Amino acid sequence: MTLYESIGGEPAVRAAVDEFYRRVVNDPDLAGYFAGVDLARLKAHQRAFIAAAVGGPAAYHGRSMSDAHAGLGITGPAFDAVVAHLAGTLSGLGVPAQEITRIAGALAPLRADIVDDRMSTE
Ligand code: HEM
Repeated sequence: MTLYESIGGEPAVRAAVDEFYRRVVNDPDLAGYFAGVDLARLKAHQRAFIAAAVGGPAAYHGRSMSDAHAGLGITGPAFDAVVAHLAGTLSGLGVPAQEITRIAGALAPLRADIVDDRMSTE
């Protein structure tokens, strides 16, 4: 059974998308990145995130991660904050901690493509 199935399939994922969306846009450190992005894109964003995390059927066939995030000035802490909101959302759905750690680990390689080099001080 995949994680997608074990958390309850599509209804659970839909609930997770709504919750993750709410957390991200209500975070004052993140809201600015999403201001002015249209709702359809925002929803696509949250869905892609959750799908990548839980291995659901909704594969993403859009722009590369580096193209999609180019020029947005995303900082390392902003990346970490988005991943933390995902972790909090999954935790609220009853996903076990070690599974959440594994998911965060699976997203980590995307960091280099998403964080803007100009924003990096390391
Ligand atoms: C693992 C991490 C991430 C994944 C898998 C992801 C996924 C995506 C995808 C699939 C799109 C394209 C949507 C489309 O073209 O319709 C997108 C766009 C976007 N992402 Fe992310 N994202 C990640 C991290 C972040 C972070 C950390 C931020 C900001 C703090 C962010 C902000 C945005 C914004 C603002 C757009 C819309 C750009 C635009 O179309 O104008 N993303 N992301």
